[in-house]
Amino acid sequence: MEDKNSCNEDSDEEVDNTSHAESSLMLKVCRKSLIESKMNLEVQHEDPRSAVSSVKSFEELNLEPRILQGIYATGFKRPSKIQGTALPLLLAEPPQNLIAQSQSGTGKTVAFVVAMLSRVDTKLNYPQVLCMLPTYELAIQTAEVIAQIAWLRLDIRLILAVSGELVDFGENLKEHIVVGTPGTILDWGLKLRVIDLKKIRIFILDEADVMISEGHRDISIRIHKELSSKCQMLFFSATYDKEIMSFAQFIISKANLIRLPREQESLSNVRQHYVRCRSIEEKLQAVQNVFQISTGQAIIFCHTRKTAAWLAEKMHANGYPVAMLTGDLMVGQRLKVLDYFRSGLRKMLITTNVLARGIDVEDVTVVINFDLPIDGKGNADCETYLHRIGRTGRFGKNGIALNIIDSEKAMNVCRTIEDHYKKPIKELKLNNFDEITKSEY
Ligand SMILES: Nc1ncnc2c1ncn2[C@@H]1O[C@H](COP(=O)(O)OP(=O)(O)OP(=O)(O)O)[C@@H](O)[C@H]1O
Repeated sequence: MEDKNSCNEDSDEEVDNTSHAESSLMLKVCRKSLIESKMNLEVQHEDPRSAVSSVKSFEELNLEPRILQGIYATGFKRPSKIQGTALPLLLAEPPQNLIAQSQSGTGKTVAFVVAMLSRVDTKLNYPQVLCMLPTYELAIQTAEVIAQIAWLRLDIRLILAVSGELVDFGENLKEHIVVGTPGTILDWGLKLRVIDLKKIRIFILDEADVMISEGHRDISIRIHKELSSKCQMLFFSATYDKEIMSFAQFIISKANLIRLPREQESLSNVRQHYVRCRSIEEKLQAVQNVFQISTGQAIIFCHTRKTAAWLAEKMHANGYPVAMLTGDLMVGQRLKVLDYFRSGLRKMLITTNVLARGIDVEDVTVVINFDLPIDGKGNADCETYLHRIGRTGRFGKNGIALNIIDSEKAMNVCRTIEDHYKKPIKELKLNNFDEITKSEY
C-alpha cells in the first residue's frame, strides 16, 4: 500500500497553505446569503444564574430605532441563530465578555456590528470601539457592513486603521469606531498615541483564532494589556482548536462562551467513505469512478498545488472537464473560477485547502479527499476535514465524502478522524462504487 507518489509525502513548501484570513476574505466576497445552521449552539454563561436568553426577532433586542431600521433596510428580517443567541449577551448591562464560535457565514459579523453600534456614545468624540482583524481587506469588508447597518446613523464616525492611513502624532482621533489591522492599531495606540486605549469600551477580535495564534499573538496581547479592565472583550471565529480556546479563555478570564458542541460538529447528513488505492493512478481511477456515478457537482481536495495540477491535467487528458482553483491565483481569478463552477459548466473542481473553509455551492453532493488533511507535523487535521466535508450536505441536503487512502499513514489519519467525530467512515471497493448510491442514510 505504501506509495512513493503518495501526495502527502510532498515537501512542505509545495503545500498550498493559504492563510485562514485569506480564505475567509474570499468567502465573504463570494457569499451571497446567510448560511442557516441547523446545529444547536452551546451557551455557557459566565454567571450560571444569568437570565439572558436568546431572541427570535430583532425587536426583542430593544435596539436604537435607527439601528433597527438599518438592519431591516439591509434586508435582514430575523436574527440568525448566532445573532439571536449572542446579541442579548452582547447588549446586556453590565457589559459581558464573550468568546463565540459559529460556522462561517452564519452572521457573526453582523452580530458584533450591531453590538458595537449600540454601544457608541456620540456625545463623546473619541474612539470607543476597537475592532481588529488580520488583513486590510477584511477590515474594509467589516467597515462596509458597519456603514450599511449604520446608514441612518451619520453621527457615528468610523476610521480605518490600516497601512497607508496617515495620522498625526499625538492628535487624538475623534472617530468613535476604529477598525483595523494589528500593526497599525499598535502604532496608533502606543507609538503615535492617537487612540487612548484605556477609553475603549468594546474590543472585538474577529478571526480570533488567527489573531491569537502565532504571527499576531504578541501584538494582540500587547494591545489587550493596555485596555481597561471594564472594556467589553469579544472574540469571534468559525473555529478554535483546543489550545487556542484555552488561550482565549486565559486572556479573557470572565467570558461567556457560545460554541458548537463537539458531537454536533460532524455533519450527520454527510455519508463518509474511504477507498484504498495502491498507486496514484488508482487514485485517479477512484476520482473518475465518482464522475461516472454522480449527477451532482464534486470538489476534490489535494494537499499540494502540484498534485492538484497533475490531477487536473490527467482528468482533462482522459476527457473529463474539470476546473482548478489553487492559492497561486489572485482573488479576482479565483472568483472567476468559482463562478464558472457554480454555473455548472464544470462538474468537478480540483482544489487545495485554499477552499476548505465556508464556500457554499449548492449543488455540491460529493467531496473527495484525494489527500487526507494533515497538519504540519503529518497528524490528522480534524478541523480542516470538517471544513472540507462541510462543502457538501449544505442546507440540510445529503452529501457524500470520499477519502482516498494511499498508505498506512493515510489509513491512520482516517481512523483518527473517525474516532474524533465518532461517525463511521465506511470502506468502498475501487471496483464497486455503485455501493455509494445503494447505501441508506
Ligand atoms: N439576519 C440575517 N438575515 C439574512 N442575511 C444575513 C443575516 N445576517 C447576516 N446575513 C448575511 O449572511 C452573510 C454572512 O454573514 P456574516 O458575514 O455576518 O457571517 P460570518 O459568520 O461573519 O462569516 P465569516 O465566518 O466568514 O466571517 C452575509 O452576506 C450577510 O449579509
